[in-house]
Amino acid sequence: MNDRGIFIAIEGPIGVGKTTLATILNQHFNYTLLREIVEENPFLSKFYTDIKEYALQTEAFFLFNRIKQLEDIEKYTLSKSQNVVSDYHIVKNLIFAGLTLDNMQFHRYKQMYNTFVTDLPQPDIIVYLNSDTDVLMRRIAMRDRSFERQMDRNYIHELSLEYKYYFNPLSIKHNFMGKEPIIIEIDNSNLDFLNNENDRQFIINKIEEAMTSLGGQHNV
Ligand SMILES: Nc1ncnc2c1ncn2[C@@H]1O[C@H](COP(=O)(O)OP(=O)(O)OP(=O)(O)O)[C@@H](O)[C@H]1O
Ligand SMILES: Nc1nc(=O)c2ncn([C@H]3C[C@H](O)[C@@H](CO)O3)c2[nH]1
Repeated sequence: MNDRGIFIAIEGPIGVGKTTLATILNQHFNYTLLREIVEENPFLSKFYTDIKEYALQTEAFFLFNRIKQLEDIEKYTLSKSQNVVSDYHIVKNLIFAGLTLDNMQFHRYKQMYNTFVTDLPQPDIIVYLNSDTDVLMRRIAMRDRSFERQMDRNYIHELSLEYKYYFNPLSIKHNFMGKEPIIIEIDNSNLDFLNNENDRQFIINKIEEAMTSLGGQHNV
């Protein structure tokens, strides 16, 4: 038996529904909700006007904020047997940085990532959401964050492909620090777990099945 809390992370490209699903799961399971910082990143709106120019600052800011958040969640929540659902996994730093940094910057960034990330808590379950690029573009437009108004379709498409690569079964061992979480992959293009009770229940059932298989390790 393991007295640590269960850690569930939601991942997938921009606008796929991570925060929406994490909030629903938080309400359903009554877990602690860990949300990524967005508006607080002082480089993000500049980043979207000139990706190459602002990539390094943007990626570094996201990385160090997430490290701090995950250190805190370990110290104050998981180690105290409280369960957590988060709307990100730290591997997203590598996924974005691989797209936005040049080769030399990415090489150095990865060394830094590997140094810091080994000691951070890893989720037991990752829900990997994906959707067609056109659906992602529609949802990003509908949400209407000011700095995402000129979102480049090609950037979203490339990002989706990078996510597919990172969540490919062959890459998983490599990218999740030797600890292989249970990965639940869901194509969210035609689901509406916000408004449709059946769609919501479909995802909750999948997560409950995964939790049952963790049962021996956790106090579930
Ligand atoms: N399954 C769904 N069906 C319809 N609309 C959805 C669905 N999931 C999310 N949305 C809507 O799409 C928009 C983006 O969702 P959300 O903010 O949860 O995405 P996200 O993955 O957290 O994005 P980001 O990566 O930018 O943080 C929101 O307006 C949300 O209401
Ligand atoms: N460049 C870059 N690196 C990241 O690690 C990262 N994480 C999130 N984001 C962007 C996507 C959404 O616009 C918004 C909310 O997810 O922030 C990122 N952008």
